Amino acid sequence: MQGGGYKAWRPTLLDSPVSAPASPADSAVSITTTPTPAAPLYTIRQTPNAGRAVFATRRIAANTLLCTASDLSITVLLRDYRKEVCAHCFFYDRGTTLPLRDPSTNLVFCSHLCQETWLAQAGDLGVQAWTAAERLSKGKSGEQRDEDYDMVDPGLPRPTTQEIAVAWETASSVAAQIRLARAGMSTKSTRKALAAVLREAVVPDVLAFCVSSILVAYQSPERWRRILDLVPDERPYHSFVDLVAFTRSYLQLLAVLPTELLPHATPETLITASSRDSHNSFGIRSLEDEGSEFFGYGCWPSASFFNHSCGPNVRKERIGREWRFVVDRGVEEGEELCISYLSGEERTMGVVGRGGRLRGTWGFVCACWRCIEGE
Ligand SMILES: C[S@@+](CC[C@H](N)C(=O)[O-])C[C@H]1O[C@@H](n2cnc3c(N)ncnc32)[C@H](O)[C@@H]1O
Repeated sequence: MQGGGYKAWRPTLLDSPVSAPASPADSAVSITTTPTPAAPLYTIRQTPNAGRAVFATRRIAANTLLCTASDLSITVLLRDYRKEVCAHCFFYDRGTTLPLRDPSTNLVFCSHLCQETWLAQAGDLGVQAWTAAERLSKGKSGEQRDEDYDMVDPGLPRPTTQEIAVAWETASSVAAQIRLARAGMSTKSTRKALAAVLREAVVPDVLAFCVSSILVAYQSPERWRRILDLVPDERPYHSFVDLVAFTRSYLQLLAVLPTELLPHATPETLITASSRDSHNSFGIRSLEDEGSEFFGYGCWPSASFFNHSCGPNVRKERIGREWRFVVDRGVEEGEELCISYLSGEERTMGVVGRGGRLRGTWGFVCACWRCIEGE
């Protein structure tokens, strides 16, 4: 399945396929060797024209494991794959429905271990939040989807920062009514506001992004701080339809989330999450068929400091819920350590094609050695 709709055309870091876990159970085993960004083999420094980047602090032999990123924070498993992909380790078995389904969240798991780990990490409040989102997406008359959202043309202009500010400001007055209703101050107008947002169509993948962001902000101030540290994209919404899907999801969640989460369900949380997710998240793809299935995406802040190079010296492998970064060829002390954002296509594309792709999709002029040399 080629997963239509949200994110099918959204740029993520590291979209390419990766090595398969030996078994679902293997992929659920958590490896706890995540280095801090200042681990001994590398350091993070400012560059003149490509922001921060990762540099080798010593000579490193080919095939050395540089680091493992296990700090998955905001994540979305696309609704189209929810019956086929393990919500914890992202195991996928060529489209077969996985055996263990959690009845309230409707998520599936490949093993009891994955299910228990997911439930423990989500906590009671997390489960309540995902259950509320699932009810919204499912609706009274079956699947509630905004078909217009799925059909949107990815080439549409992006909203400007001012247009983004206006859209969120407009949502805020409705939000105030809904918050009053949730606080027990029920009047005709607060009840009307709440009922109206619940009648609107749902964009399940945007809703999931918002739930995940609110939960990270609420449950893990340290992870949230690391998200804040990522380079922001001031115009993260792909179109007006996308922007409206976010403001509407915000209002819908205000109407249904557990009240403990409402202080974190704010425009500030959601704008921050979108601005950091854009250009910093990693695509989560199938491990076979050259990664043809795009299940979703996630943000691993510790892995977001690698810049792109059209001649990368680091490769990555997804093992379940983690990314491993391996030095592809021997590098010298002081050399920049880069991955490819082009899923290997840089090998066959010329300098003009690569430059156009990186500018168009990522919005930067590539400062890698190959582009500078015009190779
Ligand atoms: C995932 S972040 C990489 C870390 C980032 N440089 C930082 O300061 O946090 C991706 C962003 O880094 C910059 N970047 C990455 N590779 C680049 C390159 N080859 N040339 C210029 N800018 C690059 C772009 O701004 C891109 O949107």
